[in-house]
Amino acid sequence: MTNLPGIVITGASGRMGQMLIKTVLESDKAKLVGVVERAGHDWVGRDVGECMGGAAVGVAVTDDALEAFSKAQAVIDFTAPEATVEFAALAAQARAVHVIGTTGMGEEHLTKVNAAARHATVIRAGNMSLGVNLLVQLTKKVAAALDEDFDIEVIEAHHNKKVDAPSGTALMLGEAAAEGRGVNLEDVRDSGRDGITGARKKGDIGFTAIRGGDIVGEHDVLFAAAGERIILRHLATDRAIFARGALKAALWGQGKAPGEYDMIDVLGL
Ligand SMILES: NC(=O)C1=CN([C@@H]2O[C@H](COP(=O)(O)OP(=O)(O)OC[C@H]3O[C@@H](n4cnc5c(N)ncnc54)[C@H](OP(=O)(O)O)[C@@H]3O)[C@@H](O)[C@H]2O)C=CC1
Ligand SMILES: O=C(O)C1=N[C@H](C(=O)O)C[C@H](O)C1
Repeated sequence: MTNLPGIVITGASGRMGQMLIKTVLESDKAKLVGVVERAGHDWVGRDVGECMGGAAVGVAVTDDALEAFSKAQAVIDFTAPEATVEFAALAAQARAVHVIGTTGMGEEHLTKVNAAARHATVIRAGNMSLGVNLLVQLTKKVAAALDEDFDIEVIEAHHNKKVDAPSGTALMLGEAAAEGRGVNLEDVRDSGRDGITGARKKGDIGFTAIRGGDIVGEHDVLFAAAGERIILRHLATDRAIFARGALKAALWGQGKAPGEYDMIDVLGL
């Protein structure tokens, strides 16, 4: 039991934070050695099991990330971009594998994560589920097989608390479609149409984001041509799929050379 890799979860009180804590506590392949919340949060100093409404699990919530990371083999981090860049530096300092699920990262954040990955093993993906990563590969294949007579649109739907759009998954799918087609996504990306937009530009990859209720995460990649349509779809109905993928990544990362990896590497797809 004591030789199992120790895991720290950041953003403990969040939707994913709580799902990750539950997943690690239930696992027989890893043990929970720390949970982090930001300073001033009312969970800090309390047992995380009790904070989540259950029995005590013997792990107190801390706001000292570096101290927690230094006792761990991996940090699983689904928080926000500003927090993730700080955690990336601290995880590298503590020599812990950093699994990043946070989305909405801009160039300024990615540069800092890349810097941390020069000294540490970082595994980052906008979606940690097996199904979506398979869909990424299928999207690349379908896009490579079709020409620009097929318009590509990525349509995503999420709960009404989500703060970033398009979703990290939609961007992964858009990148895959662009790669399959042999173009750069930023040259053909068309997000957030509104008003007199003019006709659709041939070769563009469009993005539409729906927000409502408690939708966990739904993604369609539409290939639409005259007379026919192909739709590749993934529906997430339980956040446990992301947590299981993240834990798999944390275990896979043990002993890997420093660098930045993704779930395609972890799953061998
Ligand atoms: N890659 C994947 O498979 C998936 C990725 N995600 C992504 O994970 C992230 C979290 O999602 P979700 O759990 O729904 O979000 P929540 O808002 O429920 O949780 C976010 C957590 O991060 C903490 N946090 C936010 N900002 C900071 C900060 N600056 N410093 C310290 N802690 C901070 C929050 O603390 P506080 O409450 O105090 O603000 C909270 O505990 C999002 O980016 C989402 O897109 C989600 C699902 C799957
Ligand atoms: O914020 C979420 O909830 C989710 N975020 C990820 C994304 O941005 O794609 C993954 C999943 O769809 C849920």
